[in-house]
Amino acid sequence: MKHPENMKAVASAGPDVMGLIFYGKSPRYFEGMLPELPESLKMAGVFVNAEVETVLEKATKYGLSYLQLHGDETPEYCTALRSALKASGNRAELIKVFSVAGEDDLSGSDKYENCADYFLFDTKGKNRGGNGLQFNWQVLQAYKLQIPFLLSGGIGPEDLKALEGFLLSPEGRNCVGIDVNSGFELEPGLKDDKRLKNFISRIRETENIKN
Ligand SMILES: O=C(O)c1ccccc1NCC(=O)[C@H](O)[C@H](O)COP(=O)(O)O
Repeated sequence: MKHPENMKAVASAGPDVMGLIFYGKSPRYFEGMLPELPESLKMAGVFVNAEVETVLEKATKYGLSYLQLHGDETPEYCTALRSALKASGNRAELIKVFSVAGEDDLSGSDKYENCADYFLFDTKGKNRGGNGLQFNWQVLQAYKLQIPFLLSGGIGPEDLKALEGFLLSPEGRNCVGIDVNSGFELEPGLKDDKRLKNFISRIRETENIKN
């Protein structure tokens, strides 16, 4: 999210988490002030190979609950970030992203088991994120770890039925969130709140069946 008025409109659509991108090369790069948002709404910050100090500074400034690491951050980096967060009394959780084209791209995830709270599986593409492309979700049959994950990459309103199937399938067992982006945009950084509202309520129905 980028524009304060759009953030307020999207907040009314009822997402659990809203994302801010702190990567200078993204057309969705966020800087400035947040508008007043519901207290229940959590904020995620998206970073690409940022310095630990930068991540800490943004986490504090924007009250981030989740730090989404969308670059080549190593397990050592994640451990160092966690230590720095702990030392400063910050309870933000880490989401480590994996760019997926095939099964092989999941193979390094076990190295992050002790230093990430969640994984996010996005589609490998020419940009770090926001490529608007889907990977074959069946690949996640090969994911055997216990770390809960978010599904991402080119998800749009037309994917509801496929998502319902995925969430109820064995490979969707550990999926705790759907991350959407360009599939719901009118332009980069400007989301269509009406489409999001319908999407979110349908996904919540599936979640109720699942639980
Ligand atoms: O969206 C961006 O511009 C972006 C740039 C660099 C790193 C991450 C970025 N987005 C983070 C996300 O979590 C997106 O939601 C994810 O990549 C999926 O995007 P899309 O394929 O457009 O649905």
